[in-house]
Amino acid sequence: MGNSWFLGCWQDKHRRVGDGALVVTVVDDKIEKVVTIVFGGFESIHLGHRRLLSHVSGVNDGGVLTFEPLPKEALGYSESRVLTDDERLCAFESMGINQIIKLPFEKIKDLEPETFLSRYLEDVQTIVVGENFRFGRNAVGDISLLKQWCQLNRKNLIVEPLVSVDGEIVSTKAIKNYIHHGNMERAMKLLGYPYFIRGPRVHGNRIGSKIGVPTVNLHWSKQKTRPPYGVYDGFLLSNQWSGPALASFGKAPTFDRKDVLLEIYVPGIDLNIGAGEIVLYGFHRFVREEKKFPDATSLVQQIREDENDLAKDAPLIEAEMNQLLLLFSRACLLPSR
Ligand SMILES: Cc1cc2nc3c(=O)[nH]c(=O)nc-3n(C[C@H](O)[C@H](O)[C@H](O)COP(=O)(O)O)c2cc1C
Ligand SMILES: Nc1ncnc2c1ncn2[C@@H]1O[C@H](COP(=O)(O)OP(=O)(O)OP(=O)(O)O)[C@@H](O)[C@H]1O
Repeated sequence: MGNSWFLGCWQDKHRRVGDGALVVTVVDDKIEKVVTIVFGGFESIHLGHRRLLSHVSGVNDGGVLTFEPLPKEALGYSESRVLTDDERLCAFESMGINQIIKLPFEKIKDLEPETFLSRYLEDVQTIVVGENFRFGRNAVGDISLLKQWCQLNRKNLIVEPLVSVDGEIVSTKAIKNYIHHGNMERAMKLLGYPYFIRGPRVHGNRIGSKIGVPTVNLHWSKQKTRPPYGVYDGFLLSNQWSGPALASFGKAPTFDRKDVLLEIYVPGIDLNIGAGEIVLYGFHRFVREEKKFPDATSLVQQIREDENDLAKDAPLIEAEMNQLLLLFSRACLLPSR
């Protein structure tokens, strides 16, 4: 897949993405040429979403019907995402999905459920949703209404039972809550892959190399759900080097820094990653809170202890990194400029 993948793929009404496998279409009328659709928001592509999406994975005339923006964003309930639009596309494409159809939320938000179905889904043959799916004006449309309409209109309806983990129903809302509270292990369990952030490398105050802790820094994108300030272990994925890494998220109070950064540190390696190059950090676990140390020596002493935590977790972290790369294509996550 080439770099063109990222270049404004949502701008046009019909757009072929990357090498041509995934086509993104924005519709405000009847959906054509797609026989099976999986319907919903799909912000995080969690374990429940994956069960639904398997119905159209590798299916030529199958597609995903989703919204732009997501209803919860348009209605002001949600400001950040687990996956950005680009990252969702990476996941869809990696799953072998051919078509993404986006409904402009503004155009459909006031439609009665039956009006919506007749206007948009007249030509679709099979509809796949989860048990808790709701749609139409004020989300008044539910599964029983959808069943009735499908019977009347000779459509095939597949309603998937809700996927749970340890008795908890998997949902994007729950995942975000875990991330906000630094419970990255639980977020990973519900997602089926580690939570991550990607972005271009930026420079910090260049103190790190002087104190023996050289870091690769990222600004926290406002689009992504924010974990608490603190030190994490996890992994760095880059085009230069990939593997277990520590990360410090916050303002480095020891040095009274003003900027909030995610600083990624690989013990024993000073990485030669150029400014602007895209890197990814995958979170395994919250290790400790960020502290204000009396001097650089005591900070470095603490970081040496953090390195021991990283070494202990390294085998699990490697496995999680590989899990991510099974579900999201590497070339898509890390485009070379
Ligand atoms: C593993 C790790 C843990 C860190 N923990 C703290 C901390 O507890 N308190 C703090 O003030 N800074 C902490 N930092 C941030 C360092 O202060 C920072 O990397 C250093 O000031 C270099 O910053 P620079 O990239 O802006 O030059 C940590 C950095 C790393 C890599
Ligand atoms: N745990 C689950 N198991 C199976 N299907 C699910 C699950 N959660 C959601 N779905 C289905 O996936 C589709 C997309 O749902 P949606 O994106 O609204 O899910 P969500 O993750 O519950 O989001 P949020 O928590 O923000 O409401 C819908 O058809 C929905 O019914």
